[in-house]
Amino acid sequence: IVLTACSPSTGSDGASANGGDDNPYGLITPGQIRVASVGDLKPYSFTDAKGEFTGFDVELFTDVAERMGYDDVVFTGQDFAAVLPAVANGQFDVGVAAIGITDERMQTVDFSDGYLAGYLTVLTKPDSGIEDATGLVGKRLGVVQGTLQEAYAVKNFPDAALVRYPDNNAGVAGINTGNVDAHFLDYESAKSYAEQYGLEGVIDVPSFDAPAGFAVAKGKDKFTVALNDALHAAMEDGTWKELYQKWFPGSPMPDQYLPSSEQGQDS
Ligand SMILES: NC(=O)CC[C@H](NC[C@@]1(O)OC[C@@H](O)[C@@H](O)[C@@H]1O)C(=O)O
Repeated sequence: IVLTACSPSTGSDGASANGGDDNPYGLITPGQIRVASVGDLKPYSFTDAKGEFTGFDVELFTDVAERMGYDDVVFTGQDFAAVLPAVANGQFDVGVAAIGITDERMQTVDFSDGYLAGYLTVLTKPDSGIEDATGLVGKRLGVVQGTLQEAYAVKNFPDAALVRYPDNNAGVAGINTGNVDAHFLDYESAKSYAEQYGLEGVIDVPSFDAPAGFAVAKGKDKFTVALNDALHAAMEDGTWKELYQKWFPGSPMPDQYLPSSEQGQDS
């Protein structure tokens, strides 16, 4: 289907949304970038008290979009498992939600270059007795459907009873209400929920082989290339570093995303 949108800049004749000159990236609505995200992954991507989307991934993407000439960026929250299908079927132009790049996911969508590499963390109550993988035997472990945590737990925590939740709010509520003994999510979110609810992260699994990337529907190569150019510009001029230090203060900082002049030093 060729979507024909009439955008103000081209008057009534509009332009085909699959790459006409006023819509070079084939956006759903010329001049606007529609982003599929999640609302409960603080501090990567979440809605604040005013219901506005914010966080590291949100501010980095917004900066990247601005560098491409787009300041009309609309974020919509949904369950994580819905993000990649919605991007693949053209409901959104891009997915931004700490989405780890994997070969399996690349069957469904394309990705920008990676922009964040970190850990998956098991969050639990301080007195749960869970200290490592053996502590999960016979325990109920929450995971968000469709995440790397789900895939990792199926493979590596075979003796844990997995409880699949639509989102992290449900998983963390599960710990607090006793429905699960622990919940498995991204490191910085675990830290945020731990502070909020007096919980603690007890197992950190490195996920450096699946850095987060922006997810784009297959075949949108011009868009993906433009995203990468803007992303690398944001890394090279120190914007990435500034946002990392703002949203992940105190966390070890991978150096592959720093300005090239600062690479290779201990950071
Ligand atoms: N929105 C979510 O809940 C994402 C959960 C999970 N994130 C993993 C990840 O992309 O998080 C950011 C970085 O730490 C990456 O190294 C990691 O693979 C995933 O991609 O499945």
